[in-house]
Amino acid sequence: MESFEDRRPSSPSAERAVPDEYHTLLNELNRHVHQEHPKDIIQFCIDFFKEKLEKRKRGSISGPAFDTREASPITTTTSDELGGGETLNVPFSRGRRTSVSAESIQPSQTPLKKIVIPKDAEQRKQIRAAIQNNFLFKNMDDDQYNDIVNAMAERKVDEGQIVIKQGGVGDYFYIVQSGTFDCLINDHKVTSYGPGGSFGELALMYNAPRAATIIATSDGVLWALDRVTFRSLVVENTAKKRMMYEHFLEEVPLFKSLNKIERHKIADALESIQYEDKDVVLNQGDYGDNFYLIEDGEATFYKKGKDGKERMVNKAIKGDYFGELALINDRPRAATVVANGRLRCATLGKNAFTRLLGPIMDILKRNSPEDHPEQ
Ligand SMILES: Nc1ncnc2c1ncn2[C@@H]1O[C@@H]2COP(=O)(O)O[C@H]2[C@H]1O
Repeated sequence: MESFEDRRPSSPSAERAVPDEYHTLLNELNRHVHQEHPKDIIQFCIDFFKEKLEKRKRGSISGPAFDTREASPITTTTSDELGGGETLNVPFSRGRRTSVSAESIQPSQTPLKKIVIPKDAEQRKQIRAAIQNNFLFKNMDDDQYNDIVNAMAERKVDEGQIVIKQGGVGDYFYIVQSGTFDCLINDHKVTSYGPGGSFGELALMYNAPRAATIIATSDGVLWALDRVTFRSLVVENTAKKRMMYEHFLEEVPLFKSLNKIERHKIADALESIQYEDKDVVLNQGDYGDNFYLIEDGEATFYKKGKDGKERMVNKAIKGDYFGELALINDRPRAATVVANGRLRCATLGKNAFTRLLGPIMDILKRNSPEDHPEQ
């Protein structure tokens, strides 16, 4: 079935001469060069392409990327994607991707051509409420929030309609206003969304093909944010976090097997929480939604014995993690975790946890539940 993202007229054949994968790779490389400022640029480029090649050999990326474009040609304008006839002033045009820089220049160096789609006060309030709870938009200032609210375009969807097709090209990030949506990977449902939920960020953030299919399971309304606005604001926001967490994540033993890009993805999704001495981070018996990494400080673990008394069973320090086993096994927290002095943790919610930590799930599972303070 056709998805929103397929609804574009054919691109001129001349534009197909160079595989899209070429532009995508250069975009990604350019972004990393800007972010990481490598000293030896040639070595950096070699490493980048080597890693791509290895990943392809291991089968973790398909090649060439964006094959589905052949089946779903791209237009010189993305406005069709939004249906409903909105004339969007979207400066990004995938079909005319003649310039690598169009998408990959650091947001702060490229003045954002602002998109303003009129909305009433109620609609603005609803969008704001939805994005405020989303980790991608955390810590933005008011102007940035306004830019996002202004640029959101309303999309009405019918039950059964495919919003995003796995493997396809992504031009929009979506927030659910109303209705329900299923998320499928290789035809298996992995999660679902209702009002306030959001999806479609991965392809935009990492210049990757759509990682999953999203299908409407009822009639509904979505808010769609175009790629350029998303990247200008969200990518700039997350770049700060990457810098903040980059060094720390390199030192965390659990993440040693991940490459830089995978660590970036984790950094993007982390949120810092500060606890004061004796604050309870999580309680034995609770059903938890978060995984925790200690950024600074110390945590103490207590378990209730048969006599009902709590006993200290372990301690954790900077670089240690906890809270993962309850997420893997869907079991209640098996210990209470308390801050021992001031404690700062970086947390990852359940969805991000399974989506991003898939590659190291085995390592997590291997770590014995018996020995682990939380189980
Ligand atoms: N387990 C998952 N793996 C990949 N994508 C997921 C998963 N769960 C939810 N999604 C969402 O599905 C979206 C499909 O489009 P994107 O890849 O742009 O972004 C993806 C995520 O927002």
